[in-house]
Order: sequence, then structure tokens, then C-alpha cells
Amino acid sequence: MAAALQVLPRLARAPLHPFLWGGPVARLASSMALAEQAQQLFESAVGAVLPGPMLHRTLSLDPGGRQLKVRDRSFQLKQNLYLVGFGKAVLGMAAAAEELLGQHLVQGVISIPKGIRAAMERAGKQEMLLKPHSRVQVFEGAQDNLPDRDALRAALAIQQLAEGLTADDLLLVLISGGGSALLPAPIPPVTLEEKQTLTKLLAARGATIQELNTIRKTLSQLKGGGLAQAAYPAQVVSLILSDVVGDPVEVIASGPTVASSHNVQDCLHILNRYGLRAALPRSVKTVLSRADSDPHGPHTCGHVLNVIIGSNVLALAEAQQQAEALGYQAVVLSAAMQGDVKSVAQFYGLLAHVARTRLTPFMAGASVEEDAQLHELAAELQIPDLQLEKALETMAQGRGPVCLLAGGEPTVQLQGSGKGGRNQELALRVGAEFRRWPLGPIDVLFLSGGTDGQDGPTEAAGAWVTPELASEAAAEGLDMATFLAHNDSHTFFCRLQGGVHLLHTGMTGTNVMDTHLLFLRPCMSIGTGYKVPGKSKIGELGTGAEGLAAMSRRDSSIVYVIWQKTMCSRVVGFYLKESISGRWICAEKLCASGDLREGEKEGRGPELEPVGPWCSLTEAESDLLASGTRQAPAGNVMYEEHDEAQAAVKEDWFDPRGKVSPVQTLHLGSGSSPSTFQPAASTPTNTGTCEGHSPPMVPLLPPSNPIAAARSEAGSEPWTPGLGIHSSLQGQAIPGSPAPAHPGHPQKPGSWAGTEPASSRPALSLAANWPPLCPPLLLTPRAPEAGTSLLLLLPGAEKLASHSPHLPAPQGYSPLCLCPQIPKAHLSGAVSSPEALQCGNCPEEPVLS
Ligand SMILES: Nc1ncnc2c1ncn2[C@@H]1O[C@H](COP(=O)(O)OP(=O)(O)OP(=O)(O)O)[C@@H](O)[C@H]1O
Ligand SMILES: O=C(O)[C@H](O)CO
Repeated sequence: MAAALQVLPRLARAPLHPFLWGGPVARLASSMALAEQAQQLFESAVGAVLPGPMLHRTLSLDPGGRQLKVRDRSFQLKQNLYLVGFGKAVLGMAAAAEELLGQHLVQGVISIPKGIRAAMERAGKQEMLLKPHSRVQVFEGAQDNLPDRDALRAALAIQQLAEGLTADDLLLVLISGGGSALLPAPIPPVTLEEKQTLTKLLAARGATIQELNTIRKTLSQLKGGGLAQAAYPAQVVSLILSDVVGDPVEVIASGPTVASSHNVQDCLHILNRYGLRAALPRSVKTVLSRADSDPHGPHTCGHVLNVIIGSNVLALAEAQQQAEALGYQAVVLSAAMQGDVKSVAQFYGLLAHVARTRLTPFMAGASVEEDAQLHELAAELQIPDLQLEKALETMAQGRGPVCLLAGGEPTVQLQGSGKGGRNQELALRVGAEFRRWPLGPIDVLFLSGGTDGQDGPTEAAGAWVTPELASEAAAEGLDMATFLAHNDSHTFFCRLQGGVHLLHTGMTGTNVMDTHLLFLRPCMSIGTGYKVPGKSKIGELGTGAEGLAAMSRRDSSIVYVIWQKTMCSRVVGFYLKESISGRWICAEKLCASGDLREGEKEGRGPELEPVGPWCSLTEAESDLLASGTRQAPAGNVMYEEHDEAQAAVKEDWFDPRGKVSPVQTLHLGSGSSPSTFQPAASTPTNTGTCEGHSPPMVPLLPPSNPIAAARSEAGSEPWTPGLGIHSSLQGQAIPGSPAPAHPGHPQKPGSWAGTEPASSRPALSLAANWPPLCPPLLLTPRAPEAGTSLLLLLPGAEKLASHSPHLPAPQGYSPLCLCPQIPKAHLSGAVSSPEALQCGNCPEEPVLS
């Protein structure tokens, strides 16, 4: 006991890590499923970069309508305005330009992706469509983003228009991503087919867009400044929506109005790198051999103004704002995510793992090596603006759920002939990475989507995954590795659960690269269970109510803490912790949906909708958790084998309510401290759907885990922690009086009446009056004797704050001495605050007597 005496004051003073979920979490609690939130954020990102608004921000007419203003430059208008455009966002850009400048426009030609007009019409996006008798001629082509005959016809029409201009004319060039494929004009004798083959090969071998477009420019009449040269001596104003990291105007759509700074040596170098030099068609060799003597020199572009009107930075900023409004700590990791898709996936997988340990510091952390590995990976990816430290710091602040956002364009090296896209492949790879790293009781979701709405040659914009992906796939007999080996991510996601993981937006009419969203949401609720000696299985598993009842019985000796991993109301995994030894037991597939229906029959109150599949511990997680159960500490009854624990748990009775976030979680009431807290008159009820649900409960154990600290410092285990007080006891009679029927819950006869040890009484009494969802943690000595004090760790205001935006900033847990001299009256039903449990002589810091 002496050791404990030394520990306690320290415990009391320990700067407990606040686990704060601020006010906005209440909004988060509107309980949209994570996937819905992810899709909503993705859509908001896309919405922020729609072409019309961006064009209007850059262009204006002077009041007299004589001058066109482009940022701070002015151009004279005198029936001299022409327009050309090419790219995935150009239809909307042209519509906005026509809206503004229609009366001045003499003629226009645009080249846009096949089907985009019909898609916009179907979606009712009038603002993206040209007027019925528009002066702008539209060509649709480049099916699946590959240059074709239609695109070639468009390119020729654009070239013709440009070549016909005079020094009095002004050519407005609208450029966006996808422009290269939509403006193919190979230099003879290179044919369209030869150019197509070469670019396809380069892309498939993982060439970056910079490399790809260096080659394209050299083989094209219009790229690399060729269009500007064709329009000379007319004035040229290019409005560019960037889809390339860093917004390099010479790369976007292969820079048709920017002089190329590359030479033939650069091209040969690239072709060598991808093993394509030897097999080059003769025509390509011919053009390359002529290229250096006929460059599109810089002098040809002095008449050009190139202006970037938008990029994915804008999209990320909007999504960040939306994420914050949903209650997330949102950090933009980078707007320049690039590199091989495998490395990028590894980065996100490891980041989620490291992040998890920062968000749930009371659990085993990532090792120093893993941290270093993450930084190494980041360095290898050479992401110029990566905000990794900021992201990690944000998590370590423990202010609740985190959303990391990134933009960019990783590269895929095609090995197979499957159907997929960069985003779906990345998502699938990240899903596979999640399996490698134990993520613990935390909701994780990764989404990758192309802002153009079309990922590779597929109908989908991208996909989202969670750590459950591997088990979900296995349940449907889908082998992720095989699909990855064939670059068949789209087929994989189509087959998995009827395609629910796919992101479908249809063509968006814009294009600013890809968006990656990584959501990390601590999502545990907690309960206690117990082991009755002499029985071969866990007696009951459930919420704190059952745990308390169990602890109040002399014959129960071990409290288990059950972490439930939930996504919305759906429980996807369970973790049991033997709370004295701190060892984990994995309770995979703790229950099946059939059990729930069983519970329903028995009328045990609000039920979850059965929503399998139920378990999702990855193999790695299971192994890790199960391995902790092998060495049971002496004196504790432990399951030796993971399987046995699982079997026991499965057989057993449990209360499905324990698997749902409690119902009383939103707008619970207000008050400046636990003692003045006023529960709201009514609380939302569990409808069994996502609506009206709270965020999952916050953990009962304080994040910095004083128990572990006590244990390691004391070198012994004097405490029985984990006796949580659960809100479901609220309003119940306290021990000593006849046990009331728990609403919707069959009371076990005699489970707590009169048999509880003295040490449990304050907790039970307090529980009877404690505001919901404010469960204190009671530490009782292992062998409570008369006259023993207890240590009560009160979550205090912080827990309340997490559920009520009106409450002040939390101060952390406050330890409180509950001394045995508490008037008996206080233990018989009238206790309304922790203070009432003090005798008046209690020292400020708890002391064990
Ligand atoms: N089966 C596949 N699996 C994975 N990625 C693929 C697959 N097929 C094509 N890709 C990748 O998709 C990319 C082309 O996709 P997409 O047409 O969306 O191009 P994009 O880069 O968005 O086009 P742009 O930048 O011109 O707008 C290429 O990088 C290619 O490697
Ligand atoms: O068209 C292209 O070249 C790519 O989308 C990059 O802009």
C-alpha cells in the first residue's frame, strides 16, 4: 500500500491529457455515416472549382463594354474577339465566357470530352451549357481521355481559326486538364495512331505528366507554344484551370500558348528511362531529329498572357472549411501529392497508423521506427508542400476527429489489362495497407476521387475504403492482391458489396486533379464485463451497468473493458481489455446479427438494425491482440487462447444496447460544471438508423491512462480500475434497495441488492444521479476494506463539453477523494454531485488511508 501512497498524489497531479471534442462535434453528431461525409466533402471540393465562377473572378468588362479586363490587364474590344478551348472543364468555361462577352464574340471553337454536353444537360447544369445559337462550335472527342479522330478534327478547326487571325484580333484561349488529348495535331509524318500508342505506353509505364507532356509537345504542332505561334500576330489571352501540381503553365494541357523550354535531349532521356527509345517508329525519330532546329522559340509567345484561374488549392480550401463545419480538425496535407501510387498508398496507410496512436494515446503507440518510416516515406515522395508535422501535431492535441486533405496526382504503372483508374487503385492499395497496420478502436476512412468525375476509363470518380475492406473483400471471395496485380481496381469495387465503395459523380465539368481525404475518428464506446470465477466463460458483457452490477457482487473479480468500434450505429469490431493487466483480448465476430434479433424478441429495448458484416479485425490486428492474452498474470483469470475467448463470448448472453452509442447524447442540456448540469427535457432516441445518433461515446479511461502510470510506478497492481459509472444507471435505485426493473432490460435477480462491497456504493449512488454520458472512472483498491478511500477520476466538464456546445472549455479530469465518512444518507439516493460524497475533511489530494 505504501507504494500506492506515493503514487496517488502524483496521479492526482498528473497532467492528464485532455480528450476534448469541442462544440462542433455536436454537428458531427448529426451522425451522417463517415462515407457520406467523405462524399459530401468531395462534392464540396468539386463545387468550389466549377469553371463559371472561376472565370467570372478573372474576367470582367468595363462599364462601357469596350475593354476586356483580365486581372489588371485591359484589352480593346472592337468586334475582334475569338475564342478557342480544349479540356474537360472547357464547356463550362466557354459558357461563362459567352455569358459575359457574347455580343463581342465573333467566332469560337472548343474541343471537349465526348458525352460531356449530354451529361450536363441530364444533370440540369444549364450554367455549363452554351446558348442555343452560340457562335462557338463544339467538337466532342477523346473518348477515355485518348486522342482520336474527333479530337484531331477539333484541333485542325482550332488551328485554322488561329491561323486566320490578324494583329487587330484578340484570341481568348480556354485551357484545362485533359487538353492534351483534346488537341492532337501530330507533326507529320507522325500519325495520330503512333502518337496515341507512344503516349499510352509512357502513361502505362508510370511516366509523370511532366514527362508525358514533354514528349507530346515535341511531337505536336499546337502544343508547346504552337497554338500561340499559329495565332501570331493576334493578342492571345489564355485562361488556365490547372490540373498539374504546382500549376506549371508549360505542362498543363502541354502548354499550347507557352514556349517550350525542352529540347530533344530531354525527350530522348525520357524515352530511355521508360525503355521506349529503341522501339520508336521511324516517323517519331524523324520529327525528333528535326525538332532542335525548329523550336517554338520564346520570341513566339511575347503576345501571350497566360493566367491561372484556379487549381486544386481552392478545392481543398473549401473541403477543409466544410470538414471543420462538421467538427473535424482539418489539415491540408498537400496540394501536390505525387509519386508512385504504391508509395503514396504506403504513406497513407502508415500515416493512419501513426495518427491513430496520437489520437488514442492511451493505447499502445506507434514505434519510433514507424514514425521514422513515415517521415522517410514522405521524404521519398518529395512532396514540396507537405504539412506532415502540422497534421501530427493537430492529432496529438487530441481535440477529436481529424480530417486530412490532399490534392495531387499519383502515377500508376500499369502491369495488367484490368479496368481501373488512379483513384480507385490508390483507394484499393490504401485499403490493403490498412491491413498491415493495427488501427485499433478508431474509425478510419480514405477516399480518393478525380475532380473531373471520371477516374481513368471508368464511370466512377474514385472510391473510398475503410480498414474493414480486407475482411469485406474476403467475405465475398475477392482477393485484393489479384485485382491489384491486374490493375483491376474498378472491377474489384464493382463486385464488392454491389459497388457501394465507388464514388459516382458523373462528369463534373471541371478538373483540378485528384482529392484525397483521410478521416480519423476515435470512435469507441466502452462497457464493462466480468468474469465469474468458477464459470468457464465471461458472465456478461455489456455496458457499464452490467459491469457495475458485476462488480457489486463479491464473486466477480475481473472487469473487462470492451471497446466497440462503431461506424455510425454499426458495430464493426470489438476489443476486450482485461483492465488490470491491460492485456487485450480480441473478440472477433463477437456477435452475429442473429443475436440482435434474439435480443429483440426478448424485448431488451432499442435494438440495432442488423447490418452485417459484423467483424472487421484484420488478421494482423487479431494476431496482435490475441498474442497479448498468452501470459495471464498470476491471480487473474484470463482466457489463454484467443479462440476460447471468442467462443465464450459468442455463446454468451449480451445486451445489444451495449453495442450502440447511447441514445442520450445530443443536446443533453447545459451547465457550467457537472454539478450544475441540467439534463435536457427530452433526448433523441435511437431509431436504429444513423439519424439522431451521437458520435460514438468517448472513452471512459482518461487518455493518459493513470492506471498504467500507477502500475508502472508502483510496480504492483493495487488498483481495480475500470469501474465505470454508466448513464444507464441514471434514475435507478441504488444498491441496498430492491433492484428496479431496468427499462427494457431483464434484471438478473439479486444481482446487486445488498451484496455490493462498500467500495462500490459511492459509485453506484453517484451513477444513479450522474448526468448521462459523464461517466467517472472509479479506482478502488483491489481488496477494499472498511475505511478505505477511493479515487474517483471525474471526466468533468470536458465530457460534457463534448456533447453540449454550450459548456466551457474543459479542464481535464479532477481526482476526488471519496472517503468512507460520507454520511450514509448520501449513499442512499440523494447524491447529486461528487462534492456531496466528500465528508468535509477530505484532503485536496486523495490519500489512501
Ligand atoms: N486499369 C487502370 N488502373 C489504374 N490506373 C489506370 C488504369 N487505366 C488507366 N489508369 C490511369 O488513369 C490515368 C488516366 O486517367 P484519366 O483519364 O482520368 O487521366 P487524367 O490524368 O485525369 O487526365 P487529364 O490529366 O488529362 O485530365 C493514367 O494515369 C493511367 O495510368
Ligand atoms: O491534358 C493534359 O496534358 C493533362 O491533363 C495535364 O494538364
